[in-house]
Amino acid sequence: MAIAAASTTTLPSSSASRIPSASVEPFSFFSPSPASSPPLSRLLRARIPLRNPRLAISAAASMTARAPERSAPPSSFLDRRESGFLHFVKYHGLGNDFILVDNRSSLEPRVTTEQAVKLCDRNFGIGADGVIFAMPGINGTDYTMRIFNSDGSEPEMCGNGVRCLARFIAELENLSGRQRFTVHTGAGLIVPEIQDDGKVTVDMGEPILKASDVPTKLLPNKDHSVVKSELKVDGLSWNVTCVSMGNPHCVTFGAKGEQILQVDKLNLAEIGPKFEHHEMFPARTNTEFVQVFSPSHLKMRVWERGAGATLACGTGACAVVVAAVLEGQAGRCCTVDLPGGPLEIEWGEKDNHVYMTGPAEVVFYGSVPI
Ligand SMILES: N[C@@H](CCC[C@H](N)C(=O)O)C(=O)O
Repeated sequence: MAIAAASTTTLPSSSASRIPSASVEPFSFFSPSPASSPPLSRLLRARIPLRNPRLAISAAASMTARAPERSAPPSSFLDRRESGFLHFVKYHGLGNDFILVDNRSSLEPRVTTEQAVKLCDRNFGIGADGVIFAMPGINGTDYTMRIFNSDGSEPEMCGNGVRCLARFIAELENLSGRQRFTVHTGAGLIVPEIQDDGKVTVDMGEPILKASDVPTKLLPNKDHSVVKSELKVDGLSWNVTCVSMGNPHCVTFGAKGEQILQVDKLNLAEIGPKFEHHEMFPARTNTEFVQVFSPSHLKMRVWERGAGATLACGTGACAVVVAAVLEGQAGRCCTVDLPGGPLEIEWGEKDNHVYMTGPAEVVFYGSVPI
């Protein structure tokens, strides 16, 4: 699959001089600063002509690019409807990155699972941990979210993804300020709320602890759930707690008889797949390796089902706090450090819901022939 168009993002004004007006390479990525992201309509006003007419990079409002008089820019990038192209926005939540697709006109994903695998490829595609579709709501909800992992499998939920979805919807609908949406997902009703500072707090619903529902074949040892049970992987006996946030998670604070887990020292690429494909997890599993700094401060690394090592996992951070409470390792309110940055997680005592707060940012806007 050839990538046809590149990015539209916010450039700090100091960066503008580094970009020649007529020879911009595709995939020149610039991270917009959260505070300065202008609305999409403004992003499209300055366009830079490229040698390859199929490539189009749109510069940000803060950049003084010379716009060719003859090519009138579309009013909004996301209003573009050329057939044969998929217009997308790439977002990330703490480095867990996604291709967001406006699928509001249909409940049928505009991209097949095979195409999603190609789009997510970091060498031959756009590069992402998954493709997310913003779809019409069902069961009385405002929207439906579906997601394909980078391996083409379809998970029930994605925590970082739903924060990105909320920001994407706000852009699509031209909404600003505090916004709350009800979102139907494979994990049921999820409610993200955009805060005044742009971060998104998500009501992730109740964790599922019943072993057969996680699902895990490990024998329940506490109220039908699996808490600090032994799992043999790679010659070690790992203590694991199994939690579903709609999608399955296996959380470990270390192996029996071993020293306290130093998560930075783990060879994730080697050990991660052995958990993911372990026979005790019939639907495969996401796995979180956790280090406890204090009862309110944890550090984790994750091996995701269908995506491998990622820089962050929202559902994983929620599962970690639930597991930490069940194991007596931490309290209900924690900062969870992930390789891409921190998430604030609270497991509500009264309503049993898990709340996650974190950022979601635009990386770039683009189009691919599809
Ligand atoms: N990164 C996501 C989780 C995405 C789904 C996961 N790979 C699965 O297959 O369950 C998150 O932020 O929650």
